[in-house]
Amino acid sequence: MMQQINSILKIPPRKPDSHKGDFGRVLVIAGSYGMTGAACLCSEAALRSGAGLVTLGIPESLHGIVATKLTCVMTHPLPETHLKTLSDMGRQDILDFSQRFDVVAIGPGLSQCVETKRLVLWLLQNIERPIVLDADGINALAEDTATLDKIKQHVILTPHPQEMARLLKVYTTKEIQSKRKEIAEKFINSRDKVTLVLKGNNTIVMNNEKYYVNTTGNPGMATAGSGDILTGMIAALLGQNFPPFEAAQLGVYLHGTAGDYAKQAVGEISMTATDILDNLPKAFLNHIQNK
Ligand SMILES: NC(=O)C1=CN([C@@H]2O[C@H](COP(=O)(O)OP(=O)(O)OC[C@H]3O[C@@H](n4cnc5c(N)ncnc54)[C@H](O)[C@@H]3O)[C@@H](O)[C@H]2O)[C@@H](O)CC1
Ligand SMILES: Nc1ncnc2c1ncn2[C@@H]1O[C@H](COP(=O)(O)OP(=O)(O)O)[C@@H](O)[C@H]1O
Repeated sequence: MMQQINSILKIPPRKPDSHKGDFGRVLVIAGSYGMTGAACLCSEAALRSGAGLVTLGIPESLHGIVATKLTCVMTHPLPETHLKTLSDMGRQDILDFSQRFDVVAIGPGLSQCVETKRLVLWLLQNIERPIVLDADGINALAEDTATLDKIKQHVILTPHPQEMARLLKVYTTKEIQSKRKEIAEKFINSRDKVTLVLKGNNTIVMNNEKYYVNTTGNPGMATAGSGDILTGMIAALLGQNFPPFEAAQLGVYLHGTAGDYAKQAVGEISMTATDILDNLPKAFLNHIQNK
């Protein structure tokens, strides 16, 4: 019987002698022509969520654009296809580079280019780090879900209902929305290397033992790039040594809290993903242990 979790871990205050190596190195593999924003939002959210160091791997011709937009995030240009999406030629480079990191986030804005999907499937089977997989990373996984059984460490999947439908193939988005917990449970089944974050109103976080139903957040968060921020947050929390379920749960809760602060500031209609990003500090400030 699966246990419902209602309590949320607090974030411990930092020890005075901490250094950036204590808070995790996050590698973000994201972006393609037309979707540099997703890559920037995800990596900035990881830094704002406490990661000690964040590096964004991006198709090489887009490197100048993201380097101009990002100041605190480092950038790593990678081989690209003629469509300016990540090329499979970069697989070994990404694998070698990933050894320097604690966590790898894959997916925001990667596109559904066939070669890029092939790259993602290979990375999922070969990266020896915990992975957060979102957006087009999930669309790639939908091409071959058996890849989930070949994951080396752990993967946190963060599908919205349509991505979940693509993964499962047998349900429509509407069916998924009508029996979210039941379908999540079926998907997790006995997979012990997978944590699922089924997004939307009342996001469900689930592994093979327990689940959490989130109550923070609001419809203002139904805006482009909102999910890309969540991916970066969860990756950062994983890098700060929260176990996968707790990192996902905390990320979802604080993402919603930041969205609720953004609603107070700008309302639901005008809210953009950058408003959520701007409110991450407030969400984290109010969630430190012993506060
Ligand atoms: N600035 C940027 O560069 C942005 C890039 N993005 C990237 O764009 C790519 C495509 O992602 P999209 O998610 O836009 O496209 P998808 O085609 O995957 O899904 C969008 C559709 O999913 C359905 N959906 C989502 N949440 C739902 C819910 N709670 N209930 C019912 N239906 C729901 C809706 O029909 C919605 O139109 C991804 O790689 C993503 O990371 C987007 O995140 C937007 C911002
Ligand atoms: N009505 C809502 N209530 C609470 N949270 C929401 C609502 N609509 C969207 N969200 C949250 O906003 C985020 C949207 O993510 P996603 O659909 O991946 O968008 P994008 O692809 O544009 O980044 C998810 O975390 C989702 O849970």
